[in-house]
Amino acid sequence: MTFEMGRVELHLRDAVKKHGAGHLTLIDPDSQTPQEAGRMAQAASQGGTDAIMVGGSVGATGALLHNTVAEIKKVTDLPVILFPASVAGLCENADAVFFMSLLNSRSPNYLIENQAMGAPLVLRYRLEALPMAYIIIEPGGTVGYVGDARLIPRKKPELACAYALAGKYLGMRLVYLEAGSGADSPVPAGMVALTKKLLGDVLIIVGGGIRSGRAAAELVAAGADLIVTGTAVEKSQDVASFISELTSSIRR
Ligand SMILES: CC(C)=CCC/C(C)=C/CC/C(C)=C/CC/C(C)=C/COP(=O)(O)OP(=O)(O)O
Ligand SMILES: O=P(O)(O)OC[C@@H](O)CO
Ligand SMILES: [Mg+2]
Repeated sequence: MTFEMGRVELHLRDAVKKHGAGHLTLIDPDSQTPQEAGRMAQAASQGGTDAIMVGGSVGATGALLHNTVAEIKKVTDLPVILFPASVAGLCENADAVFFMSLLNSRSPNYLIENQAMGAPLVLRYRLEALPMAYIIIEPGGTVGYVGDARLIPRKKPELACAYALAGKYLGMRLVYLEAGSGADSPVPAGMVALTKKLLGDVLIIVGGGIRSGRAAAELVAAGADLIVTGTAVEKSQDVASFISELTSSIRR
């Protein structure tokens, strides 16, 4: 029996197949009003982003989450993928969810408990579940702290690979290497390269501290399939041009 890929996962795979890599824009509902989030998503879509992720480590729940997704859905047909910090990060008006386990967490809450409490809601809300291994690398930021992660040292790519390979053998079709939102520097390119080499057709997502087309292109050259940017988009004065710089640097 296979757990089949849905529309959103296929959309991401198509983007990678067509252009060599894809881009995801992360919107944290806690950082702006739902209307502002809608404007950001519209600009990101003009800049050529491939999907919108919605989530945040703290406070991305309830009406704020729901209204943020609703405003984004009004202005773009791009898939909206939830990036939940817990079961409270699920809502019924999104398209899909990164159904992730934080493989290097010390806490059963982030390994399996939120997933167990969330699974019946994913079914009821008819969200597409994307099975993903979430791995946090130094410095890890807020998400490393909140997720009680035993951070992977930047100089130990083989440890990141061991967790990523474990995720693949558990059936996860996506691996997210995370340096933490606003990290001083992104996940090391060598770590991405070794992970991609070992994992083959698993989609490798890389995020945290990516602020320029050049940084994104270096990670894609190393083997990243999808690049996530959040903070740099929030800070940008011209979201459409900034995303366009990113997407044009990573596509072939
Ligand atoms: C699948 C379900 C229902 C839950 C998964 C629960 C897990 C494994 C969570 C992992 C740990 C965690 C706290 C993740 C948060 C991920 C996230 C939304 C990070 C991005 O947040 P940003 O807004 O960029 O960063 P700040 O929070 O620092 O602003
Ligand atoms: O905010 P930035 O640094 O872009 O990080 C995005 C994402 O990887 C955080 O979960
Ligand atoms: Mg945030």
